[in-house]
Amino acid sequence: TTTLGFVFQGGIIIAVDARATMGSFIGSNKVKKVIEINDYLLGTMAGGAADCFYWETNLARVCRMYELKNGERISVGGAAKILCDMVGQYRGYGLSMGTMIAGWDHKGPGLYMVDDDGIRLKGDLFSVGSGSVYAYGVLDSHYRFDMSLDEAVQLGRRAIYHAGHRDAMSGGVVRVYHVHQNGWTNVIVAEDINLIHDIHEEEKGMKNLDD
Ligand SMILES: CC1=C(C(=O)N[C@H](C)C(=O)N[C@@H](Cc2c[nH]c3ccccc23)C(=O)N[C@@H](Cc2ccccc2)C(=O)[C@H](C)CO)Cc2ccccc21
Repeated sequence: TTTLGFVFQGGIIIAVDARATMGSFIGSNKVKKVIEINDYLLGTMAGGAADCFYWETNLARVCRMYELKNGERISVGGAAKILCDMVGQYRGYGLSMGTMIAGWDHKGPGLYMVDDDGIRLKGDLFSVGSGSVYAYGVLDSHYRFDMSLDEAVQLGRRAIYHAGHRDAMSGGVVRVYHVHQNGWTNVIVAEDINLIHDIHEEEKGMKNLDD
């Protein structure tokens, strides 16, 4: 799996691959690794599929209860803390969950990483999953806070493409979401990584430069 998220001047970009594996067997190349918690909150999934799906679905339920009880949406940090505390009760039980919580609240854009060790980290750029090493290579080389929306979407797409190209446990399709003041938008719904030629052509072009 390769999942990534970064904050930029236009909000937050979340990008993920879609491969599910069982050892060296590919269970699926089109799973959804982004859960739409509500219109302003997204969660990403890496690690045990069942663990991620169960706990993040549970988080969505708790966030809805919070809204009904308090008459206002929960903050991004609040949602991340609830998830962190929930899985923290099972530390050492063998849960495997590496997730990011991304959203927009009264304080603006918020991006948190939460994992099964009980880590809850606020940040501007994360990549989680077996392909994160490749994604970080692309992101650290090209990330700028003042990117335009299109540049940011293309950077997320490119990072997932390269991870899907090199990491055997990542692949399938690319999904890109944009989190902004009015909630989230699914900018790239399911682009097949194996059919992406523009990035490949560009790379080939650079190789010709070396020849
Ligand atoms: C075939 C299939 C699934 C599947 O293959 N599940 C296996 C058992 C699973 O959990 N695979 C993990 C890897 C894994 C297997 N056993 C584990 C025990 C502990 C920790 C991880 C694992 C995986 O693909 N995880 C994805 C993340 C993921 C996959 C599917 C849905 C959400 C998140 C990922 O992180 C990369 C592929 C690297 O592992 C899950 C799923 C959801 C919806 C539709 C189809 C499927």
